[in-house]
Amino acid sequence: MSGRTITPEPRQETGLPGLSVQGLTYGFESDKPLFEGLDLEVPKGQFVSIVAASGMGKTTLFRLLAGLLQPESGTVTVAGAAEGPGGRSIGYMPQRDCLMPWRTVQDNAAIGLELAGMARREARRKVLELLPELGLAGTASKYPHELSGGMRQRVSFLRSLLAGGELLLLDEPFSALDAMTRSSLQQWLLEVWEKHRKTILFITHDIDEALLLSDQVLVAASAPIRKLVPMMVDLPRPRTYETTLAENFVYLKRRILRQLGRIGSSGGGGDE
Ligand SMILES: Nc1ncnc2c1ncn2[C@@H]1O[C@H](COP(=O)(O)OP(=O)(O)OP(=O)(O)O)[C@@H](O)[C@H]1O
Repeated sequence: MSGRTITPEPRQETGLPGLSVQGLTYGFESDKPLFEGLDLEVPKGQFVSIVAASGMGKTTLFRLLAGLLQPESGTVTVAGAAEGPGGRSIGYMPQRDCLMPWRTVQDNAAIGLELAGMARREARRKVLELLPELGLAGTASKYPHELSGGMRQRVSFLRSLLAGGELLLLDEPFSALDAMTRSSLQQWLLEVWEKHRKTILFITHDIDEALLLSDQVLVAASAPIRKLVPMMVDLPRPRTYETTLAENFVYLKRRILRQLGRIGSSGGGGDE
């Protein structure tokens, strides 16, 4: 944890959706849908998390949003994302960093830009400019095996950030990291997001993580997913680890635990 705080710039929310999903239905087997008539809206510039149990279909959802899978029915609209043969140009950060071991940090981070058609030299220059801001100063010519797990995830995030589009899909990016690294990367992500203000859809099993980071948490309470129960996280920003000890934080956590059926309705602090 850095303990450092930054003053957020005024929000530039437009009220426009960054992502809009209407009536999404999909399953690998027709009699076992993962999603049935699902609606989902993420306002532009917001940080929204989905809390879902393992196996409910979060990776599949991201593949549908990225245009890598076609829904059985329903529509997905991503603001500012160009359609291409491999899907939509949006930033996607997977659970594991998936860096290419034979490429340096600079070349790994530049891939998205190169694929989008930018000249290699220009893409590398852009990466070099951003490395210090992402806590990666001095790593440009290192290879992935020379980095810690946390640093590899930062490179992976930078690659997603540069991949284009206004929407970033983050698929449990910190789940493989130890608790200390995870906590410092959560803080780091908040700082980077405050600066770049992309629309972020973040999937996690970890309720504390979702609440600490998000403007809104969407809870997938039962399978197949027909709706996501929204929970507005009206905790002040900038947020730090201290935020997780606040009364309001604990109150919201209880509500989510109840939605997920992990505690009973007599769990205290109730409004339901
Ligand atoms: N290509 C595929 N063909 C058939 N079934 C699949 C395929 N990919 C995933 N599934 C099934 O769909 C369901 C959802 O998978 P998915 O990977 O989206 O879940 P998840 O919520 O991301 O899981 P986890 O949290 O464990 O990563 C699982 O039951 C999985 O076995």
